[in-house]
Amino acid sequence: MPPTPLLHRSPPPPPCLVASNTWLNLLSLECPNTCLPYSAELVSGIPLKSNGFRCFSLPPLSKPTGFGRASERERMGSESKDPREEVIQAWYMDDSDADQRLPHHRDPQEFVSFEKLDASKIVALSFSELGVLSWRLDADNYETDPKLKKIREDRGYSYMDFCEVCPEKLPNYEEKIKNFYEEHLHTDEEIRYCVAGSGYFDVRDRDEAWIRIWVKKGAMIVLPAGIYHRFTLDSDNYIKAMRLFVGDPVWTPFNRPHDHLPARTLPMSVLLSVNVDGFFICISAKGGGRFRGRCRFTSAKVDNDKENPRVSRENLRLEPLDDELLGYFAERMISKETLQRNNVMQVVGGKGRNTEEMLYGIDDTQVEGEIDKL
Ligand SMILES: CSCCC(=O)/C(O)=C/O
Ligand SMILES: [Fe+2]
Ligand code: NI
Repeated sequence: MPPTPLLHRSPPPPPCLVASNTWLNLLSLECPNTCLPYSAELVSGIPLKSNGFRCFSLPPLSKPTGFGRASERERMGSESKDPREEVIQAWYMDDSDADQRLPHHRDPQEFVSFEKLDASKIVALSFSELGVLSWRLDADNYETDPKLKKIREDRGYSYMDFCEVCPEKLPNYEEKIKNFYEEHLHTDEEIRYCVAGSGYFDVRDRDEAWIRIWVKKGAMIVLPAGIYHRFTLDSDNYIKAMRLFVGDPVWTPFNRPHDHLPARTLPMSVLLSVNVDGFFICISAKGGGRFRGRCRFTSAKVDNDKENPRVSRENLRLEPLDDELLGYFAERMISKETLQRNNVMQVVGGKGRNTEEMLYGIDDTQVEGEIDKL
């Protein structure tokens, strides 16, 4: 299908700026490294209003290494094995009704890379959308592990306890096992560190398929707030998991459907999307909508319709900027304090099939060109 013009006021759009509405709301922006003072409105179903485009020439970011499974590593040209591979594996599930504790591989097996799971780097070659973070830690020394300490400090995980899933240790074992396997979400991250045993965390992907994440001793995972998931023991029937939380823990599960919860809705956000090719465009968007396509180093104001939220945690994942991104902005004289004040966040997931990693801030920045403001 030919692209639909994004800008429909004069001056006319550059050939690089296009939007199409092939599937729901698709925004696709591509642009050379020029400065373009435009007003724009997207006419393809996203109520997107845009004022004052500015494009800047920026150098490309360095590419990350060490993603997930061998095929990804080969594609990335990296030789090193990801240490997580020994304790975390993820695959698409079959749809058989057999015992939930069985692996439920498809035939042929379809593994899921760490890249797809976490999307924690801004220059991943392909966009990943689940926002599931993972680490491999030293489970024999969790009390003194500096890596765990740093993760807890960086992410504010002040609370910690243990959940041992076996009939002897877990009160109301049968009922809990059943409840864990009901598809549900939480309004906060679910952070679990497997210090003994093993188990399966199943998460829904953007197309509603179940991805089974097998965690073994040493695996720590973070399921983002609002993601539909469930948990089951595997056939070894035992796990001891450290549970972490920011502040006082809330473990409430909201069984599906619970799509109206704020955890699945971003009421308003500023979007900054990073382009590996090195440019950014600033947009102010009103009305919400799913962002799809290649919005590279783009910023947008999204004023979501609260009755009918279309920007949700399901397709946008937020986390604080990592060191690589902080460095990126520092090189451009934008300090960490400025970024924090403007709630600039790193997106670790989303629905856009071709979307590069994005950054978001929330409830701020009404000016033309958020980077200008920063
Ligand atoms: C291994 S921790 C028990 C499972 C759990 O806490 C949970 O919330 C599953 O979704
Ligand atoms: Fe849960
Ligand atoms: Ni839970």
